Amino acid sequence: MEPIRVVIAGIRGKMGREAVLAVTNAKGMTLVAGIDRPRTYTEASVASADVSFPIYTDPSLCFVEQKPDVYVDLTDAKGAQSNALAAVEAGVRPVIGATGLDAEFLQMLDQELQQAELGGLFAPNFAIGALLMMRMSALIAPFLPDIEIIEYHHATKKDSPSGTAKKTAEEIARALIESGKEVPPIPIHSVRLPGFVAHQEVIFGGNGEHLTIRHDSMSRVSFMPGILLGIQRVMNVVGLVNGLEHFLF
Ligand SMILES: NC(=O)C1=CN([C@@H]2O[C@H](COP(=O)(O)OP(=O)(O)OC[C@H]3O[C@@H](n4cnc5c(N)ncnc54)[C@H](OP(=O)(O)O)[C@@H]3O)[C@@H](O)[C@H]2O)C=CC1
Ligand SMILES: O=C(O)C1=N[C@H](C(=O)O)C[C@H](O)C1
Repeated sequence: MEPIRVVIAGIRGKMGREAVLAVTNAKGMTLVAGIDRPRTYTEASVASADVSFPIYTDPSLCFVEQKPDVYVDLTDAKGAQSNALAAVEAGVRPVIGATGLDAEFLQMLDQELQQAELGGLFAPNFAIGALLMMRMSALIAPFLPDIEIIEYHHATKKDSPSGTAKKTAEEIARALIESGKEVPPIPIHSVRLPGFVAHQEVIFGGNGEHLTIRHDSMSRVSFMPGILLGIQRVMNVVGLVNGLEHFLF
């Protein structure tokens, strides 16, 4: 079988550089290009993967020239929106890891993908432990429905609250509705400090007791198996899959 042709958008970023290593070392896929903003300084950090590939600033040109099967978006909410639309236009499947996209856009992207008979994935968190944290939170919520979320991220994170915290609150709300319970407000507290990568606590309050579920991504390698799974699985679906958990559980 031909390897899956992959483009990474945001390739010079913290996640993009890690994804270069993951994709180039993975079987069954090949990194054909990157997308990022123009830079004037040297490319040492991306080149450290010891592979060579072109980096485009124009996503449409990249998709037309490189004809990828899948592109992985690790830019930001604004970049991901325009990149994803350019991708669908060019017949390329988006795997969006960038966070901060709103529900209306995701709904519209799903319709575009359905029309084009293409698959896509929006995954606000690719780490298996984070997906389990969300799943466990939904399981616990009907029994202890007084809940607050604290998320801790590195100081350069652009969006707040994190995509993971928003998704956790959505999953908890879904579980409460399904079990016939009222959905109380679920406050989200965002901490942005040097020293953190990506961490979250979901605290359930009860009578004289607390239950806390905590997940820590100490390194961005934690997200890489999920990215690779998303690239593989998005080849065999039609429409937008909202959350990597749909490929796992
Ligand atoms: N789903 C998941 O599991 C995870 C998701 N994320 C998300 O991934 C995204 C990237 O995170 P991170 O790597 O830390 O961020 P970085 O800022 O380190 O990297 C983002 C890169 O994308 C570039 N970029 C931004 N906008 C555009 C655009 N419109 N066109 C082209 N390039 C663009 C940036 O350039 P410049 O610096 O010039 O802006 C930068 O090089 C965030 O949305 C974050 O929330 C992060 C970790 C895990
Ligand atoms: O910006 C980050 O770093 C992360 N972003 C995602 C989010 O917003 O939830 C995933 C993870 O928390 C790391």
